[in-house]
Amino acid sequence: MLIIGIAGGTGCGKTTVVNQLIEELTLDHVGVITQDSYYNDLSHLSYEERVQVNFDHPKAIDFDLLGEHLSRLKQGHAIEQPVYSFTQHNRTGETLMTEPRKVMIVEGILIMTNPMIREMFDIKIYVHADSDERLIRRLKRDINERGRDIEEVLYRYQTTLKPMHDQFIEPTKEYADIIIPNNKYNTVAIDIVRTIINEKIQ
Ligand SMILES: Nc1ncnc2c1ncn2[C@@H]1O[C@H](COP(=O)(O)OP(=O)(O)O)[C@@H](O)[C@H]1O
Ligand SMILES: O=c1ccn([C@@H]2O[C@H](COP(=O)(O)O)[C@@H](O)[C@H]2O)c(=O)[nH]1
Repeated sequence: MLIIGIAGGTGCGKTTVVNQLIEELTLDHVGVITQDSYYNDLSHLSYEERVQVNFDHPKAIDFDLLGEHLSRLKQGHAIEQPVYSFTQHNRTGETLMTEPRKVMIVEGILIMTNPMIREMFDIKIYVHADSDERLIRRLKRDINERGRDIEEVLYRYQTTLKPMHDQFIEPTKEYADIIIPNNKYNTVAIDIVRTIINEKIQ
């Protein structure tokens, strides 16, 4: 099994890159794990308390469960990936059965901050977009898709997103084997990574 980690700041385009990569591939060969599924279970907190959580700090992620799931997939077992709700800021209680594939893609802002998880990646990719571009994309996406308003996004950006990005996420760029510049859609980079994946699954 080839495990590809795709990191980068919020709004850089990780999900979009993953969708572009798998677009022309058979899903029998490629599987996707998203870090969002591994936000800590916050069922013990009220909604008002969950809103206050810093979701951009490595401590927000259940890396033990993510590591256990990746190990099980590597051993050829299926896993139950928790389903996460961004509107509720919590796991939904549902799970998504995820079968092992020849290529597993793991994407998320913080996945390369954890040494144990980082070690499990055969290829590490960092998607880069400038911070103003990421903020604009995040504003549009969170308002349109995640039930937020402009005040919420800007407040979170100033208080947690930017400081956490600078402290934890941007420094993981140094671990990357490949950096994809993504201020604009980058079809050349997508083709290159897809070629690597295709070689593995032939
Ligand atoms: N290269 C790009 N140019 C313009 N918009 C983009 C680009 N990549 C992604 N987007 C848009 O930006 C938003 C955030 O992208 P997404 O893939 O969800 O980022 P991430 O998963 O890194 O947070 C989405 O609305 C997406 O359509
Ligand atoms: O309950 C939550 C959990 C996370 N977030 C924000 O999501 C982004 C990470 O997702 P991307 O798709 O990579 O943007 C992170 O910056 C968290 O702030 C949230 O708003 N609520």
